[in-house]
Amino acid sequence: MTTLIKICGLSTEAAIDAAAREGATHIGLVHFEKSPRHVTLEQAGDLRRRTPSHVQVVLLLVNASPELTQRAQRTVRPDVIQFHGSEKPEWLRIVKQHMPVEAWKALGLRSAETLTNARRFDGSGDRLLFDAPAQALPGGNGSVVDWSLLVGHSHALPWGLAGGLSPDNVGEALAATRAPLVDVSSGVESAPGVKDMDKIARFCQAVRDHDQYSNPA
Ligand SMILES: O=C(O)c1ccccc1N[C@@H]1O[C@H](COP(=O)(O)O)[C@@H](O)[C@H]1O
Repeated sequence: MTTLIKICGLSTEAAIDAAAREGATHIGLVHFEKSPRHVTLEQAGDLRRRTPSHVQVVLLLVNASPELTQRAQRTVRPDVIQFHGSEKPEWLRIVKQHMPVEAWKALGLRSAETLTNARRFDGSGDRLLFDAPAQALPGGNGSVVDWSLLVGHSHALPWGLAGGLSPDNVGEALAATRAPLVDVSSGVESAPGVKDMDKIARFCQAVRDHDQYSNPA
């Protein structure tokens, strides 16, 4: 087992190829019109087909209607849907009953209370992603999470760390939190929505350099 790496907000074939080549285990496609990383469902389907089969495809939706969620699943065929709005545990349970996907829930980590409240997703979500609290956008803002809240926390579900990660701080974040998955978007960009292949490579290398599983203390 190694630390899982999700590179999110990809919108070109070159970025998909770079993420796969550099060792990403997951790539993320954002279907949310307000985002600079938004891709249409048709574009997401094309990028999904471009992705090598050993890399999992995560489709990010924000408070999507049941109709849109179903259309998105049918068009893109993602391995995972990441719910990045105020979706409830019941909704994740319904999605999983009807669609062959994992359901991940992103939560804005504000205080220790967020971790207590996260328990409501036990039995409905497949993974929780702890991100910085929502700002103008619900995510993808590059704001760093308060990692200290996660130190020593015992997680009931598989989880991941998102929010303001970059090639320069992901090592510190892994050392502090021992996160099994790290998720990055704006930290590997040269401008909002424009992925930087060199930063993707440096991010993946930094994760490997600090991998708690392959580099035990
Ligand atoms: O990336 C976006 O534009 C986005 C829009 C709406 C919701 C979530 C979004 N991104 C996700 O937010 C986290 C953290 O991103 P960052 O590394 O701080 O930029 C990550 O899961 C992104 O996929």
